[in-house]
Amino acid sequence: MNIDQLKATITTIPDYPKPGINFRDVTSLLQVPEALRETIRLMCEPYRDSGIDKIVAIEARGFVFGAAMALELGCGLVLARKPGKLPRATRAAAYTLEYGENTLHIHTDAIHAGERVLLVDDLIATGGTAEATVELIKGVEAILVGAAFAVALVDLPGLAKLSALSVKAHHVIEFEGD
Ligand SMILES: O=P(O)(O)OC[C@H]1O[C@H](OP(=O)(O)OP(=O)(O)O)[C@H](O)[C@@H]1O
Ligand SMILES: Nc1ncnc2[nH]cnc12
Repeated sequence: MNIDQLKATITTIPDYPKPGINFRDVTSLLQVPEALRETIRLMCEPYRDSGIDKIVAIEARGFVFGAAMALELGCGLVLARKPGKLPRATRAAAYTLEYGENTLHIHTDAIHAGERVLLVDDLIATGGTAEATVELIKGVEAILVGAAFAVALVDLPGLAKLSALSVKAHHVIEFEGD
């Protein structure tokens, strides 16, 4: 499948979950086996020889892509979760996004100084979620190798936000006009 075919598997829902938001729904991509396989392959491509120790994947849709990539890259998987979900001691960072605000947590023993880490999520929009996760990763002095997304909403400031933080971002599919 080429990129246009992958993009065509993503459904757009206008005014969800709030008026004015064009919601790009990756669940329809996940339903197509070939699209899922090719998206994971392309998300992994820049990192095959990067010696990644751990992927930090963001709840909830980021878990799907992060788990598949961890298997393909042969690295560990760390879950960045919303409040009240992780059972042991955590570090936390707050953020805002297109349609709300929240906090992300990781277990304090999940990543260590000097480990080579890749941030993974399904989609980047304003970049608030990714920025909070960067703070969690850099806060333990791990080496943030990059950030990989299935989808980027390129008219929103997420990619520029990561670039300003000196984080190298990679995405497979992009949408304009959000
Ligand atoms: O770049 P941003 O503006 O921060 O937005 C991107 C985030 O928004 C969505 O998650 P959401 O918070 O809707 O959670 P979900 O995956 O649990 O549905 C998406 O999965 C990203 O994590
Ligand atoms: N427009 C959008 N579509 C899907 N997920 C999102 N997360 C933040 N903005 C989004």
